[in-house]
Amino acid sequence: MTTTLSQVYREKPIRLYNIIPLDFNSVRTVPDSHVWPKSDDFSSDHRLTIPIVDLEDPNAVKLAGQACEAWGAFHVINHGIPLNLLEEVESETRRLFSLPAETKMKALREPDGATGYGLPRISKFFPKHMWHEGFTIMGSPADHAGMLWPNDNARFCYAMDRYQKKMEVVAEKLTNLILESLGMSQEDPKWEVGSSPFSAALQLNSYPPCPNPDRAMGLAPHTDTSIFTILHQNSVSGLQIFKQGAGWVSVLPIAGALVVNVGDLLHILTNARFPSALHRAVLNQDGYHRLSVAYFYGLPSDCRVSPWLKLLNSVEKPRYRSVTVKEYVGIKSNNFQQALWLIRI
Ligand SMILES: C=C1C[C@]23C[C@H]1CC[C@H]2[C@@]12CCC[C@@](C)(C(=O)O1)[C@H]2[C@@H]3C(=O)O
Ligand SMILES: O=C(O)CCC(=O)C(=O)O
Ligand SMILES: [Fe+2]
Repeated sequence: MTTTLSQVYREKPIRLYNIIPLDFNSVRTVPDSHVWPKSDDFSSDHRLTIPIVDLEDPNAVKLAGQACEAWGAFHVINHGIPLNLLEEVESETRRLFSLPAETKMKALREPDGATGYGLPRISKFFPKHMWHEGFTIMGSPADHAGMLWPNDNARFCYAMDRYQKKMEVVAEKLTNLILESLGMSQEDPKWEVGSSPFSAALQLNSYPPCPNPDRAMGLAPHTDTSIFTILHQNSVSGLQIFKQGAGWVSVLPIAGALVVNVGDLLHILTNARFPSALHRAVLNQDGYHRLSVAYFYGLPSDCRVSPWLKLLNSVEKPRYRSVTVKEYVGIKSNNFQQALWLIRI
């Protein structure tokens, strides 16, 4: 029997305390539970930016490959997602997070659940809470949307469904682009899975205006457990990517563009040629409400990943052992950022 990704996450329960977000509308100061140690690295070097890849540019293959290797991230333009769909998903996301706290609590993620409203899963690894609330969708959002809006969830569900379908198309395009940049063909990866080769999740993120943005954390540094992630951010900045040798670099929103970042699975498959992008979200000084929508493009839980042999030359040895996605998610759920290190050879 095959297990779904949401079942895999279900097997890793989280304590309620690490799921319930603060009622951000009711606070005027940052409570101690949300105060992070003073940090001087919240600012970043503004001369550096991640590359922009235009999918209609004949050079896109080469540029995407270079961006993945140097940054593990890039902006993508001419991706084929209509601007009005991005706007609609953003406004439905805003409508969700604008609901009263007690309504959102009706769709709270179960301690052993993967989907619904709550703090990010990684909260349990940090002593302080993040200035963040999220809503996770795997497949249909209908169950949890029905708890939020018993009579009025069609618009939300329709937007999220349509967005996921369109995102899958972009994700397939990007996969082919990336494979080509590595000198591989679409048939090369042997995913060792049955019917559906990919699996995806959608995460709606909200970073409410913060009274003391220097002492709070939007989303703590992490890498994604995906092949890659495709992110839409509203016009408010906050995303930063860590670049080896340069430090934290802001990824300022470009209207209509999407941000693509390499996740752990592609890092393993490329034998570390592509870095899994370490990223975080910081809070803005201007009292703006930041929203983002992340599409995690991953593999089904029974799928095995190990470095693609075709990429290895005679002297290069695989750096990671073979793991199933299920096994890797388990290791990451217990060990967070040590996970890659724990599967190295
Ligand atoms: C398919 C995914 C990817 C998840 C877990 C599951 C659903 C929610 C995703 C996030 C979203 C917020 C950051 C993150 C780090 C988190 O805590 O939850 C992500 C995590 C991962 O990339 O590992
Ligand atoms: O909000 C952002 O810019 C980042 C979101 C993110 O990293 C995630 O959902 O995994
Ligand atoms: Fe992320």
